[in-house]
Amino acid sequence: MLQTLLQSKDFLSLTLANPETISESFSFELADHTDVHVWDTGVIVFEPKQAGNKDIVLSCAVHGNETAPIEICNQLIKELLEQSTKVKHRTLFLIGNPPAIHNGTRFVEENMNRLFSGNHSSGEGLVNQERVRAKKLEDYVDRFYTSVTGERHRIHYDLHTAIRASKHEKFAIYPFRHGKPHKAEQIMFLEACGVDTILFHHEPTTTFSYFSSNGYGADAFTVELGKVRPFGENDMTRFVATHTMLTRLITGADLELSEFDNDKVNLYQVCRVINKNHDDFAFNFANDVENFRSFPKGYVLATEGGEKVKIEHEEEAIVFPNANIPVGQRAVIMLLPVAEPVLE
Ligand SMILES: O=C(O)CCC(=O)N[C@@H](CCC(=O)O)C(=O)O
Ligand SMILES: [Zn+2]
Repeated sequence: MLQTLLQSKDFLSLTLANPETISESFSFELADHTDVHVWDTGVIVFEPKQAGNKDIVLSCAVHGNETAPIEICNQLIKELLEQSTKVKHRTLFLIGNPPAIHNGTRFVEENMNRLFSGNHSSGEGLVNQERVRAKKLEDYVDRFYTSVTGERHRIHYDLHTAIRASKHEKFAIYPFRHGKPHKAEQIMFLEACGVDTILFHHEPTTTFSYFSSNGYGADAFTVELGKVRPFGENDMTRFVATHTMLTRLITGADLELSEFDNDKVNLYQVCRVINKNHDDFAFNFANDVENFRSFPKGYVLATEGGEKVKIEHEEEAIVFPNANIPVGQRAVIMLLPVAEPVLE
């Protein structure tokens, strides 16, 4: 029954028709070359019978209103189901938060990207659907990565769009590596996707990409593909390079990557994360200020609890400023440019 819904090759429709879960998982074959498994709502695995060495996770809709990544993933899935493309590498697609997609909101009860690495079960435990789903997504990633043995190259691109416009339209967050080197090849793959700006995180986080990076040694990134827009308002021509490179990746085509070139990318190091500690936290700049705007030393960036939060370095750039969050959560990430990166 569920499988017949996939005859239209529209996995997003199947997912949105069953936002909480599906009655049972199911599997089928694409000709004689690929096994397909639907493990849950929004969870589909393509497994080539002659698989290459990569295990690739592509996730979207960890934030429900970030529609462009959902459209990109659904298109990639459709092309695979129609057999106009064929995976060479095992590939898991995850549509993170279907109820929030229905709602047209970032989340229903709690920001899912603050719940990974077990944070879903901290405090009051699995009390809402985002917590339950975050735990299930962790379990699916674990099952996907650990069900094959041997020398595997694990990859996870968690696709998002940002609330604000950005000086660098497409950028990626490289989760904290605990001293392991950052990889030039990954940066150049992202550059070929049109993602020309990388932020090196300086500490562990509760994001999905950090979960795969830290727990499974995956080359994992949070990838921001532009500004958030509702369905029907995305200019899909802006994602052609991303779609092309992800297709090449999963189908095992030549990636045709250039050598690392510092002039082609903008690299930033996270120097600190400013959390909201009081209800009256307020930024001292307009709502339409873009991500990556920099401010000079001494500038009063924000105020809260009668205190001023000032810029500490000669120049610091901002990303993801958001005062409309619960006390205790991240209000903004502060960045310093990296002139000479140390890469592997
Ligand atoms: O635009 C914003 O303010 C937020 C965009 C967003 O959802 N960003 C991710 C970044 C995750 C990471 O740091 O790897 C998030 O806040 O969850
Ligand atoms: Zn997001």
